[in-house]
Amino acid sequence: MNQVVGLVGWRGMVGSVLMQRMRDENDFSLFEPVFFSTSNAGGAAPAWAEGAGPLQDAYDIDALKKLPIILTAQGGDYTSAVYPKLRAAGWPGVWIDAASTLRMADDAIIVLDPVNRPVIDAALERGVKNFVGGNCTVSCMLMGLSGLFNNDLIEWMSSMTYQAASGGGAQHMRELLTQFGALNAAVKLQLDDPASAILDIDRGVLNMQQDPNLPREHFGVPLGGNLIPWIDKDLGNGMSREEWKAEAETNKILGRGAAFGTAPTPIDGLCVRIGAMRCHSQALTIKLKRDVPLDEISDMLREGSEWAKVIPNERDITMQQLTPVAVTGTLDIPVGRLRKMSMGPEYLSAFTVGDQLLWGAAEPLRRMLRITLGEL
Ligand SMILES: NC(=O)C1=CN([C@@H]2O[C@H](COP(=O)(O)OP(=O)(O)OC[C@H]3O[C@@H](n4cnc5c(N)ncnc54)[C@H](OP(=O)(O)O)[C@@H]3O)[C@@H](O)[C@H]2O)C=CC1
Ligand SMILES: N[C@@H](CC(=O)OP(=O)(O)O)C(=O)O
Repeated sequence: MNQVVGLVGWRGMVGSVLMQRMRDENDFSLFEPVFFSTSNAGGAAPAWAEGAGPLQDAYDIDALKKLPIILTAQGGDYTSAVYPKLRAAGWPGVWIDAASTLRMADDAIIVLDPVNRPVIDAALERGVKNFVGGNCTVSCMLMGLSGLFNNDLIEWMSSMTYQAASGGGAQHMRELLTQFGALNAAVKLQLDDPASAILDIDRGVLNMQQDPNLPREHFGVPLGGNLIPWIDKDLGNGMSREEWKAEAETNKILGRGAAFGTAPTPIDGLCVRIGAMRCHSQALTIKLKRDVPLDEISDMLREGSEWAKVIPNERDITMQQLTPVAVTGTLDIPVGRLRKMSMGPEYLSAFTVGDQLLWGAAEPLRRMLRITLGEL
């Protein structure tokens, strides 16, 4: 008989992408789902989930306690509210989570199995029960660059990110599009008139961006035609929390750093929100431990994971294939703009793009569920 798995957060943005991937991969044939809700207990399970009972209350510890595996994409507040109570009630099950709340806990593993399957397997062997998806930017970067990490080639790395609106959630994506629409409407007449002056159009756009009535409730400032060089909390030391995750999570995923008795790989940079929809991009400056020819670097990247795609460092193919528009909805992680920098042959530049709702959120959880079920 199939195991029973509790699903929480299945109708949110990350949850919806996860459900679609699980359906595409026929994962529901492997377990009996029980769907939970924080807002609609007793309501109907999703129409596509044939035979599933009514929605259970996601705050009902007794109901959750009956399940051997719970997978949640509900968010950090939910994890903080429910997880400690569940463990305090003696629940011995496996907790698979998209939220960052438990990521750095000693008894949690950050999961990205194409990159850290040995870390996951060793944890399962030790009886670890908490498996958490990594930060989207970190996971997408590692899926592209794992070949270089596997070959222990990276001395340090600086990552400058270009992060999509979806990282903030569905409402942020809607707000970005509303802003684009308002900006277009503000100058539509001039745009339609080929004789109009571009500086008038530019001024019209700026006036709308600076108009306090432009919707900005979610981002706090306009993102349409703008960028925001700060993501997540202010740590008070000049660093944003998103920037802090790069080194902390990468090293934990790879099983490196003080907790593992080894030196961490230094990774630092700036995280910037841009007006893309759901792909995060990153420009990387990598200090290699030794001078390795570019063709060998390309081979290592290709061998690193079946999803890493090396894009030749040429204009046309870069414009076609190394963009959020090209990557959205796919599991591909293209890595391009590979060249040695003027600082010396050990300095490598790279640019990578990943769908932050797939490898950045849903896919590592889906695969961890399969691993837990003994099916991957
Ligand atoms: N957004 C991202 O890029 C990433 C997010 N994460 C993590 O995943 C968590 C969930 O993120 P995300 O999916 O963006 O959050 P959403 O806001 O899209 O969904 C979260 C929950 O909101 C409830 N909800 C209320 N109204 C609606 C509605 N109209 N449509 C759908 N759901 C609704 C649902 O709970 P219910 O059914 O119980 O009412 C849903 O599960 C985040 O908090 C974060 O911890 C991790 C990596 C990346
Ligand atoms: N902070 C990410 C999205 C996210 O949810 O990250 P995390 O899972 O690390 O909180 C972004 O805004 O793009």
